[in-house]
Amino acid sequence: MTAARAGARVIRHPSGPVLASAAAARLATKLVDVLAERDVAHLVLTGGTIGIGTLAALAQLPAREAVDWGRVHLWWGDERFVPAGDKERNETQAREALLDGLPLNPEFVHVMAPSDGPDGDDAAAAAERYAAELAKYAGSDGKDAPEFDVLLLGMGPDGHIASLFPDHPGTREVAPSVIAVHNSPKPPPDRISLTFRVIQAAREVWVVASGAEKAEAVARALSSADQVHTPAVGAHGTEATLWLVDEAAAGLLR
Ligand SMILES: O=C(O)[C@H](O)[C@@H](O)[C@H](O)[C@H](O)COP(=O)(O)O
Repeated sequence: MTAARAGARVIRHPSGPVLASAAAARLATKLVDVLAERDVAHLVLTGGTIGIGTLAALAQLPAREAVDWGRVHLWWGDERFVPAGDKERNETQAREALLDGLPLNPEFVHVMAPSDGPDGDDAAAAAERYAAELAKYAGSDGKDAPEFDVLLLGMGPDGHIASLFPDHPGTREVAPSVIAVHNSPKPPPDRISLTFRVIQAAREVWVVASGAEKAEAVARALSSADQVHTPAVGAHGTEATLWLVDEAAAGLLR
């Protein structure tokens, strides 16, 4: 059975800084709402300028204190496969932008292994390790990952999301939940990424895109059906799909 696909809602913002601030406020409110209904929330973070910018904006938002962070599981949609603490790691940037200032439960911060971690430089083994971690927190009904409440994604000018790049092998992977990525066109070359199947099983997928250099990919992602050539086509959730963009990134939309 294919997961239902929620139609995309595009929400435009006047600028990148306003987009980051508004996305942060939206995220804080969403987490409060989820935690009012469920024991825990599952949030997937992304790397990238506006993705990290949203976390930095949340760090400045008094409303962040309305979130019971001890009940929030944090995951990553992708990670650069570099040593622990490397400034290139999405985890490092997220910790510096926001996480180190939050009262998180360390056991609920699920990082993708670094290239000097338990699997050494074996990215495939590190991907399998993350797949096992996802499965550990999956619901009952045979799924292999938790039903994420919000899955954040940035998008590259080429239309990539997470570390799923146009026409790359990872865009055709359907069985695994997590894959190793090599020869990434965006440095560094070695990465770990969730696959489309796991991304698309999230309740809500939020794509945040800022800047004129994203306008062509935004327009293509919202009008194409080919997630192999334009991976952002595959950014959709089962209950909601939000495109949170600034006017520059929305420049080619009607
Ligand atoms: O590890 C990464 O690089 C990100 O997860 C990647 O998917 C990023 O979100 C996009 O490339 C957008 O990045 P920018 O916002 O910096 O263009």
